[in-house]
Amino acid sequence: MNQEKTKIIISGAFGRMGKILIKETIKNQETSLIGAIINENSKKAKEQQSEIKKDFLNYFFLKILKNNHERNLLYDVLIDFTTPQNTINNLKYCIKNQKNIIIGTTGFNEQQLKTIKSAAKNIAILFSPNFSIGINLLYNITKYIASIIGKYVDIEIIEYHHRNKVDAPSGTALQIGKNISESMGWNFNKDTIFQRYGIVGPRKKNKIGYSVVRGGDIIGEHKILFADLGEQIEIIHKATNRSAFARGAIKAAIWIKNKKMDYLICQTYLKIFLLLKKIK
Ligand SMILES: NC(=O)c1ccc[n+]([C@@H]2O[C@H](COP(=O)([O-])OP(=O)(O)OC[C@H]3O[C@@H](n4cnc5c(N)ncnc54)[C@H](O)[C@@H]3O)[C@@H](O)[C@H]2O)c1
Ligand SMILES: O=C(O)C1=N[C@H](C(=O)O)CCC1
Repeated sequence: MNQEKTKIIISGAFGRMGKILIKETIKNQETSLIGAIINENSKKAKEQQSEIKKDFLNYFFLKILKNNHERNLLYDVLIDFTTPQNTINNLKYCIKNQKNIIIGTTGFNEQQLKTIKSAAKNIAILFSPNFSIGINLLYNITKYIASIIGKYVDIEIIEYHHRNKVDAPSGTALQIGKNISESMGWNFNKDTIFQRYGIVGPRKKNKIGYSVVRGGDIIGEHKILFADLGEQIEIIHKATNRSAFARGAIKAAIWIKNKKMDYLICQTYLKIFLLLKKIK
């Protein structure tokens, strides 16, 4: 049966993720790119516009959704890997037009996370800080290990990203920590050690430590250390190309296309991927 293609708009078109999302959307036989949103105020976007347009001549670049209202209603799903405030703005637009959204952006504050959660009563949202399959597998592996030895080991999450990443710790590291805290019955907001400086005294038990490394062009690495007396377990995920995130987000967009409101925000994407695997 000739399934109609999922019509996609990419927000953050000139970003590190946006550029790859555009390429992968065009390449995917099940999707069609019908537009891309750029930040009209960004100097970089203006400089890049002619260069990017050369590659994607057929695709019109929207400045911001609300200024191109009549042309946007054709889309099925908006994919947003931009900034927290921009994502919230796009979310309101999607609610108004009853369009579903894939949120890849990270660095939201508590109020913004509440806004996203309540928006899921109106439209379908798939919100994941990491659309690679490996990390979504790692969520389950680390929860399993913690459920067995979490009570008596020290758990540390170390994340490494490129020099231009503006939020810390990564959304992925926070999600890994949230998953483990919940499975251990700990309080994520209290049972965390985000900073260590000066004489901090001996490490407390049943708390998750976070360390952040920023440098170079590191795409994304997450290491979860389970340290005991006499032995350690390290689970490591390394992203070597942003296409792993882009392909995951596009699969999610295909999946979410006709989902109705009240669709829960999915923090782990693995279930969807396995479901899609069955569809393939
Ligand atoms: N979920 C995942 O799998 C995943 C993977 C990679 C990155 N991310 C997250 O995605 C986000 C973007 O990462 P990046 O490396 O592409 O960043 P980036 O800074 O390269 O790209 C962000 C883009 O958003 C654009 N933007 C900002 N405000 C805008 C607006 N009002 N309208 C339209 N565009 C606007 C910027 O101009 C920029 O081009 C970050 O939060 C990052 O943590 C998530
Ligand atoms: O490049 C980034 O920024 C990434 N951010 C995600 C996060 O914050 O978890 C992970 C993928 C890369």
